[in-house]
Amino acid sequence: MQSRNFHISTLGKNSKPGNSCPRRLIFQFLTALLRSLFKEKIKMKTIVISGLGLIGSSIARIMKQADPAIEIIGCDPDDDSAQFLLTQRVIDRRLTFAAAVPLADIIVLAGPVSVIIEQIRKLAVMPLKDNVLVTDVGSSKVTIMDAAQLLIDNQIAFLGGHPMAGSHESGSQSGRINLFAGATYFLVSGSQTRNQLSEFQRLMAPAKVRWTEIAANDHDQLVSELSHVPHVIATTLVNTVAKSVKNNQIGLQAAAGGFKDTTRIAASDPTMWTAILLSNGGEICKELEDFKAQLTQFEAAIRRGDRQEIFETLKKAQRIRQSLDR
Ligand SMILES: NC(=O)C1=CN([C@@H]2O[C@H](COP(=O)(O)OP(=O)(O)OC[C@H]3O[C@@H](n4cnc5c(N)ncnc54)[C@H](O)[C@@H]3O)[C@@H](O)[C@H]2O)C=CC1
Ligand SMILES: O=C(O)C(=O)Cc1ccc(O)cc1
Repeated sequence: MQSRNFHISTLGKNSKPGNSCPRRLIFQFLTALLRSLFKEKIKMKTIVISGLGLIGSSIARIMKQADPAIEIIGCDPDDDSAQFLLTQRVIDRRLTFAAAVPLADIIVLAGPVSVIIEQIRKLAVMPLKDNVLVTDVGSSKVTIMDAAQLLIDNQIAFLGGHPMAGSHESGSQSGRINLFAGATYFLVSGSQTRNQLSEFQRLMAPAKVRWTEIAANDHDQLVSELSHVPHVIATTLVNTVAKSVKNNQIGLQAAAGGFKDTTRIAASDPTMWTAILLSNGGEICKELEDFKAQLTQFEAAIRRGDRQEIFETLKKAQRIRQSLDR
């Protein structure tokens, strides 16, 4: 496995290190002055969120808390999800995607990865505000950033995003304001301006995330290891065990916490996960090769009764896993 470097940054285009030189301070002062003079023009007001499930509805809640004056327009083919958020006053209006996006200052694409890609392609040929920022929350980034090149080529600002938190639950009723608290929120730089980025981060401030800049390919390799392969393994474990205990009268119902903890994510939405696995297949299959090799090695140690190797394998994992909770 290769080592990779990640860093936290403000990511704004044209941002340079070193803020202390007098020319820069004068520039910042003039920018602040202009912003306050033309506040009404600069301030972003309408947020369109496409996909009002767990993630989209959490973002709506977060942004409403950050700035109750913004208007949030929600788009989702699912009537129940949208109606619930309207009733709770988390979103102000529900419109179709085509009717909503021309009104937006920020568009958050929060459907399954395949829908995000489809909607990016649509946005490239739709009438949008000049200063609109398009961002997404998809669990893989390379295919999305590739599609977003269409927007960038058409001078539409795009910023890739991925909150590294969530749950096996889905739908707007499961969303919450603290869903991402303390978690990493990956940002993949596209063509966003510094102002667009800071406005997005201002609206996301109540989420209390750790903003982390990353390149799309590094992201997809890392999340294949941390999220996508664990999902494949949890799913396979559930299906394998269910088949093995099929003829046992007590069966799965006897499972203790260990089985449940290891496989919780297998209860996630299959539509969302099909789109994720298809969008990052190359990295996932590479990582699975590695996993299978280690599994075979562990199996061989058990088969030959190699107490030392079994103990060392368990001890190593125990040390690493315990350090995650510290
Ligand atoms: N579930 C999780 O823990 C996390 C998910 N993600 C990503 O966030 C995105 C959304 O996932 P969830 O909110 O968990 O899924 P979800 O299943 O809760 O919500 C997805 C929503 O998208 C809607 N949708 C489907 N087609 C649409 C269309 N054409 N236009 C508008 N909306 C449409 C669905 O009706 C549903 O309400 C996915 O891309 C996923 O990869 C990212 C981080 C964590
Ligand atoms: O349920 C959990 O614990 C998760 O890990 C949820 C999750 C699902 C998809 C992502 O891209 C990120 C996080």
